[in-house]
Amino acid sequence: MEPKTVFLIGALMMLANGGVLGLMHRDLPHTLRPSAVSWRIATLLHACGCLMFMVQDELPKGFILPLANGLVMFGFTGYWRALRQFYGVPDSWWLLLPAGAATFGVFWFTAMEANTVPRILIVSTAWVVMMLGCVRNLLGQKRRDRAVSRLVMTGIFIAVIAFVLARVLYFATLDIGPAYSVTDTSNWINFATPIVVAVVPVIGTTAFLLMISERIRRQWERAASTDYLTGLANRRTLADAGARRHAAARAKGDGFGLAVIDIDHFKSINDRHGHDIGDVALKHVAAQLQVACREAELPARQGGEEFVVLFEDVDRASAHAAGERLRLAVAAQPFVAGDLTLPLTVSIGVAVLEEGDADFDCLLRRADAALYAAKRNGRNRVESAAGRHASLPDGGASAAHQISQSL
Ligand SMILES: Nc1nc2c(ncn2[C@@H]2O[C@H](COP(=O)(O)OP(=O)(O)OP(=O)(O)O)[C@@H](O)[C@H]2O)c(=O)[nH]1
Repeated sequence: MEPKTVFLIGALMMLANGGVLGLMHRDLPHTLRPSAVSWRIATLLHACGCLMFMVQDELPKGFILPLANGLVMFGFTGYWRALRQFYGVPDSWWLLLPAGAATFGVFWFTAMEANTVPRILIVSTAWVVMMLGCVRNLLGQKRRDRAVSRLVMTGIFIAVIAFVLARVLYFATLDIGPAYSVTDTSNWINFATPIVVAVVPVIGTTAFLLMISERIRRQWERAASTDYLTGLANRRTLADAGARRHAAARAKGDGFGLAVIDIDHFKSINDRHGHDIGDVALKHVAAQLQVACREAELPARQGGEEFVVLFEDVDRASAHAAGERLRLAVAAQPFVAGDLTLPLTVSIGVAVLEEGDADFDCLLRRADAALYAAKRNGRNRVESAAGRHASLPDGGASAAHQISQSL
C-alpha cells in the first residue's frame, strides 16, 4: 500500500477513534474526563499531522514539514499528558519542550538549512524522549494498576521506541539528500514509517479505552466491596470472605476465628457532639483497627458502630490475644476533632471455629454473644465465646466464668 494511503486510512481511523472517545465522554467518571479530553485532542492533532504528511509533496517543504511533524509531535505530547492525568500526575509546562524544540529543529533544517539527517535525528530524539516519559509513567504504576491494558500500552511504546531507534540507525548508513520524503516509495522503511505513525496510535487509543474501562470496572468493584464511610471491607465482602475462610478452615482443619468489635457509649457521642462528629469518630476507630491488623487479618465494618476482624490460623488463646491487641490500639489513640479530645474504647467478642459451627454465621453469632457479655461486664474488654480465656482487666476471670456459663 502507498504511504499516502496509509496516512489517509490512519488519519480516518484516528478521527473515528477520537469520535468514539467523544461519544463516551458524558458516561466517564469525572476523574477520568481530563485524561480522555487530552487523549482526544492528541488524536485530533495526530490525525491532522498524518493528513499533512499525505499532502507534503504538494506544498513547500519549509512550511509543510514543520507543520506535519509539529502536529504529530504535539499529538504525542497530548498522549503523554493524558497518561499522566490518568494516574493523577500533576501537569507541567516542560512536557511541551521536546515537541517544541523538535518542531523548531525541523523548521530550521528544512526552511533555513536543508539537511535531512539532523532533521530525522531531532524528530527521533523528541519521539524517544516523549515515549520514554510515557513508559516511565506507566511502569511507575505497577503497584497501583495491575491491569493488562497498562502492560499492553507499555509494550506499544517500547515497540515504537525500538522502531524509531532502528530507523535512525538505518538512515545513518544511507546517504540521503534534502529532498528525502516519507512518501517516497523507493525505500522500504517508508512503508514501515507511515504504518507506525498512522496505525500505532489507533492501537494505542484502543489500549487507552481498555485502560479506562478497566479503571471503571475496578472502581465499581471497590465501591461494591468497601464501606463508603470508613473504607474498610463492607458487610457483603465480610460475608463472602467469612464463608470462604470458614469453608477452607473446615476442609483443612486450620484454625479460624473472628472478633466482633463495638464502640462503647457511641450513642452519647452522637447525642452530645452531633452525627457528623460521630462519623469522624467511626473513621478514627476504623483507622486504628486497620493499622493494628496483621497482614492475614481482614477488618470490616459490619454496620453502625460495629466492626468485625477475621483471623487466620488462630486458636482460642491467640485469637483472644489478637482481640486484646485491637482493643489496646483503639484505647491508645484518643479521638481528636478540632478542640475536642475524646477517649474511645471498644468492647470485643472473640470466637474461634468449633465442631458445631456449621457456617460462618454460627461463628459470628457466638462472637456476638461474647461481645454482649463484654458489654455487660463493664465494656473496654475482650471476651472469648468459650469463656476459658476471658478477659483480664478488673475481674476478667470471673467475667470469663460468667460468659462460659452464659454461652
Ligand atoms: N454517626 C453515626 N452514628 C451511627 C452510625 N450508625 C449507627 N450509629 C449510631 O450508633 C449508636 C449505637 O448506639 P447503641 O448501640 O444503642 O449503644 P452505645 O451508645 O454504643 O452503647 P454501648 O454499645 O452499649 O456501649 C446509635 O446512636 C446510632 O444512631 C453511623 O453511620 N454514623
